Amino acid sequence: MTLELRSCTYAYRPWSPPVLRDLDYALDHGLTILLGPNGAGKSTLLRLAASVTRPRKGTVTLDGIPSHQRSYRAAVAWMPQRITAMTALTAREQVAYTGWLKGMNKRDAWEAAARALSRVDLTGQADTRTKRLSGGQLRRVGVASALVHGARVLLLDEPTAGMDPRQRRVFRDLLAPLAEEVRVLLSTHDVADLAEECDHVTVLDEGRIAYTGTAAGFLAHAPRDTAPGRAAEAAYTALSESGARL
Ligand SMILES: Nc1ncnc2c1ncn2[C@@H]1O[C@H](COP(=O)(O)OP(=O)(O)OP(=O)(O)O)[C@@H](O)[C@H]1O
Repeated sequence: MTLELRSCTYAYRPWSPPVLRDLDYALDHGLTILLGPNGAGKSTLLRLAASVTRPRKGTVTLDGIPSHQRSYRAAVAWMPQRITAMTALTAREQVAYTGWLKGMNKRDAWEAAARALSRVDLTGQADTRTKRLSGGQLRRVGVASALVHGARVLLLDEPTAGMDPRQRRVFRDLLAPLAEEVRVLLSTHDVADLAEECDHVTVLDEGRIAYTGTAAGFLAHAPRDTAPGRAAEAAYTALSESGARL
């Protein structure tokens, strides 16, 4: 399976400079983390891959299927930065409702919601109203909603932002088994948290790819004298400072 952006250029306004320029990108298997400074274009790349918006130039495809087609949208799930708790709905109802909106019948959506909540370790909160969940639990409801209709690619926009270290740990522990089943592309500023646990790393800088490859290849950019446990941050800093381009 290949999710690919080819020669993609995107600007928010016809007259404004492009946020992404001539971007070529293919999402690898497993868990890929997407790094880059504020404004680098991470959310924009995810929105193009999620088919929330379309490139001004270039193409976005999954196994050759263009991103505007229904079968593309069915296979690719996106979780935006903000998840809204639907007032009065329980976690299972909120996830099932998303499945229903995506075209499932009510009974299938209800069953799929239970499975999706179990994948994010929220079975115990299935009957809790989402407005009563913690921020971290609500993000997991967001992931369950993204997965409820059987997507093969999961795009997560800063899912760990604002979580405390314990919640981030819980969230990270969910990702490895998920990434064995679906391809996951996750944007984050928590470089140290994830870079040593993911399969691949992509670094965006001013709308261009500064690095994309294995996590080991990324960590190799850290200077030799880097203290243990600091390799990810050091590699990121080294790449940012050198302005390295592939
Ligand atoms: N809706 C919008 N209208 C106009 N410009 C936008 C819009 N959304 C983003 N931008 C601009 O596009 C550029 C890239 O933004 P984007 O949100 O993709 O970056 P990012 O890497 O996700 O940043 P952050 O880490 O801060 O979330 C920024 O200069 C931003 O100001």
